[in-house]
Amino acid sequence: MGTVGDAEKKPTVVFVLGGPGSGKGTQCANIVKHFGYTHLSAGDLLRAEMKSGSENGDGLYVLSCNVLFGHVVWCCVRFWNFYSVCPDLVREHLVILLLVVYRTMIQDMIKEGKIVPSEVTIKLLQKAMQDSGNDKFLIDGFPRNEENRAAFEAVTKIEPAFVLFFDCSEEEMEKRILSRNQGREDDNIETIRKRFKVFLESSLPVVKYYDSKGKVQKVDAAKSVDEVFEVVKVIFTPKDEKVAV
Ligand SMILES: Nc1ncnc2c1ncn2[C@@H]1O[C@H](COP(=O)(O)OP(=O)(O)O)[C@@H](O)[C@H]1O
Ligand SMILES: Nc1ccn([C@@H]2O[C@H](COP(=O)(O)OP(=O)(O)O)[C@@H](O)[C@H]2O)c(=O)n1
Ligand SMILES: [Mg+2]
Repeated sequence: MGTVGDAEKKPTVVFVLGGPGSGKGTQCANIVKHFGYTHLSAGDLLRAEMKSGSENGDGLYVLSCNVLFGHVVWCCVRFWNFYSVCPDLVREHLVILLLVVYRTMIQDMIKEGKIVPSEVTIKLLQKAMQDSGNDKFLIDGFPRNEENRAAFEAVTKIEPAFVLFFDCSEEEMEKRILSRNQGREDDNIETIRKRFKVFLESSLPVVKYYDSKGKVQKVDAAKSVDEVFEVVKVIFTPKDEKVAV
């Protein structure tokens, strides 16, 4: 594939949206098996980043534009006195401190059901797209707000082919999340309520935006996994391969 954000050959991107627990990840796994897409879950990428930290330190610059900046400056000033004595040690400690702060920021935001700044998520998505070697992507759980949407478009210049939207009641989503059993820190009733609120207030407007452009494929996600996939399959099957009924 061309470099992400390249003008030459744009990859095919399908945004997979829906409330927490609507079945995005489950259906993406099925789509991958049948249609050769690479599945990129924004939430999974953030959780991996939170656990491992940034290998190349790319995420560090993000700190300068968020509320943690003050904390970093404070730490720099404290270290300054030692710098003249032992500059390498101080520099190493600062890098470790910044990585810890960066990881903690992601962890705290996920625990609170908040949306992580776009710079972080988009960098992770771009890297995963480049590393995949594929040119067809299911981007699951992104964009989750207007900031995500506008920043992705501005940075990558990629417009989604369409948006797959899983429509499901809160009651059903809550039931599913509470029995998901993946040990996620945000799968508890308190955070679930916050995530539902964020979904209604910030994510649904993104779905509406794409709907106004005629790009949304809405699926009733309250049915069984197999029934939902039957509908999804039709959406992904190229028009010329669909059998006329
Ligand atoms: N159609 C469905 N009916 C019942 N349970 C489902 C269905 N789709 C997914 N699940 C289950 O619900 C939970 C949430 O699904 P998941 O794919 O992780 O949703 P999301 O990624 O949208 O949060 C998982 O435990 C999954 O096995
Ligand atoms: N675009 C995104 C996607 C997820 N996230 C964070 O990651 C959390 C989990 O996202 P997820 O997509 O794995 O959750 P589900 O909808 O799959 O349950 C969200 O509640 C946000 O805190 C984010 O900040 N920005
Ligand atoms: Mg998911």
